[in-house]
Amino acid sequence: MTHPTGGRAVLTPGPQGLAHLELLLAGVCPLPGFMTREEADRLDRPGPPPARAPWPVPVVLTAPDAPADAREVVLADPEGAPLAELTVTEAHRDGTVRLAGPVRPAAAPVYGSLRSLRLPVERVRSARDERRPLLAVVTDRPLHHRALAQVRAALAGLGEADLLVLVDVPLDAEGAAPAVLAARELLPRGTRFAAVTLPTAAADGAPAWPAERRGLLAAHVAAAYGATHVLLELEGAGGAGALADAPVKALSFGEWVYDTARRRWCPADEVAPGNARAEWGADAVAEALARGGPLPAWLTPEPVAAELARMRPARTDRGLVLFFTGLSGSGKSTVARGVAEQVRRAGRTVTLLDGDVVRRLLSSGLTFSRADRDLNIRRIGYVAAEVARHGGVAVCAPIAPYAATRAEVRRMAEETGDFFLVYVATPIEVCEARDRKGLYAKARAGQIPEFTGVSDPYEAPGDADLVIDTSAESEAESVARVVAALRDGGWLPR
Ligand SMILES: Nc1ncnc2c1ncn2[C@@H]1O[C@H](COP(=O)(O)OS(=O)(=O)O)[C@@H](OP(=O)(O)O)[C@H]1O
Ligand SMILES: Nc1ncnc2c1ncn2[C@@H]1O[C@H](COP(=O)(O)OP(=O)(O)O)[C@@H](O)[C@H]1O
Repeated sequence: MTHPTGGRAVLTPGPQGLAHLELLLAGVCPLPGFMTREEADRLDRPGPPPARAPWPVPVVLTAPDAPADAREVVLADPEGAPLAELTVTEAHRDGTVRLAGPVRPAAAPVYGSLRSLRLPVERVRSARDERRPLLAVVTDRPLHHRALAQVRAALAGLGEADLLVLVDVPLDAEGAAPAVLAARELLPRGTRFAAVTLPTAAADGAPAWPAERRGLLAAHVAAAYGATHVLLELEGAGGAGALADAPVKALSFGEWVYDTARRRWCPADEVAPGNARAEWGADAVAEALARGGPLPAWLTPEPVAAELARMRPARTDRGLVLFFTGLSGSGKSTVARGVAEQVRRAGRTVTLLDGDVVRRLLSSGLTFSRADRDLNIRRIGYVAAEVARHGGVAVCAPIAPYAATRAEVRRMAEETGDFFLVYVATPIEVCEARDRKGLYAKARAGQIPEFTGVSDPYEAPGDADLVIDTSAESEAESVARVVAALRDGGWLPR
């Protein structure tokens, strides 16, 4: 939290805080603002929330460095633009600081993916025909034939009903939204689409809610938009039992399969076992897209399949962050250079972000303190993810000694492409014996402080996609193993 001189304290909430705030400002959550500790604790117990609670989940704002005496706080988006003003009625300290109190909108929000689809509830409610039931489908995934068939069955069961598709997407990414919107032409005319970000936890840093609680939250969000019925396409959140107390009627269809004889999707118990084909899970869909194979027509409608193929191109066309980690002298640069050359020859565009070069340009001036190493790796990760966004291969070869920072880079990379981690596990004795730059000798002599492996930590990865040891194989063998792994994974053509 910052205190601009003469102004009020400014706080940029984390992703969960921002998601709660979105729901408050859009009029979806009926509360005046963030809950006091007592209010939140009442809802923060396992099992269903108390009956008739106006909101099914705790809505909590944490501010790690909030001054205890802040009274008026400006809540800003990650770009620093004001979103709301919070009047603090309670500041509770339990490790971190929780701020409670009412919020008032400050300015129309600009931050947030799909902003034009983030509709205030009034806009949706006022446009709706009160005489007709309104079915809301809340989804965080593409709608394949199975889901679309169930939506049509639900609408048929309701008679003359309207349809609202609420797409759950993160604030900082489009999630599955483009693929969901691609089903527009397969749904009744007049179907409305809106984007929402369902928080997944009470506050930033708090444990994620179980699926049932998320389902109940989705039902409350649907009710706020005026829905009379809800159908959930959220992992594990469909059970109607858990939604018995929801403010809208939850529809649930059980298992449906594709009937190869009648060529349509129906309840599993109406289909002869020999004719039943199960829907593919998300992993099978992802793998088929990665291999560039079209999704079969019985599974996915053509416009949805086409959008998915655009969003997740075959791995041969998809951006990749190839990230080497290991001690100084382990062979990262040598192997990375060899691999980059072969990847280029295979026809892909390559950017090599070598440790030394990055240190001279992108990260010049940084030291080898933990904070500076982390910043260095984040900068590499940011640039690499941008390379991947445009379909290129970014080959990175820093030491990257900390697991948490590597995980951060993996997350950044996977938002725009794929991430492949190579651990160059050459033993330190070998690295030290090589001592190409004489740095180990200096480090042992105490002339270089915080030297990785000597006087500074290296956290060996437990999540490497490939481990190589350059003390046990030649440079050519190491390069060949990495290239083979990229071919096997589908990132290079065979
Ligand atoms: N204190 C200390 N610890 C480790 N390494 C040091 C240090 N001081 C300088 N060097 C040289 O800097 C190179 C490592 O830089 P990186 O950017 O890859 O490091 S990090 O990922 O930010 O930890 C590393 O290069 P490589 O040998 O290519 O790994 C070293 O030559
Ligand atoms: N199998 C091998 N793979 C890569 N490098 C090797 C191998 N065997 C010996 N080396 C030597 O080890 C050194 C590794 O240095 P470098 O690639 O700069 O490592 P890093 O980038 O991890 O500091 C180079 O001098 C290289 O010639």
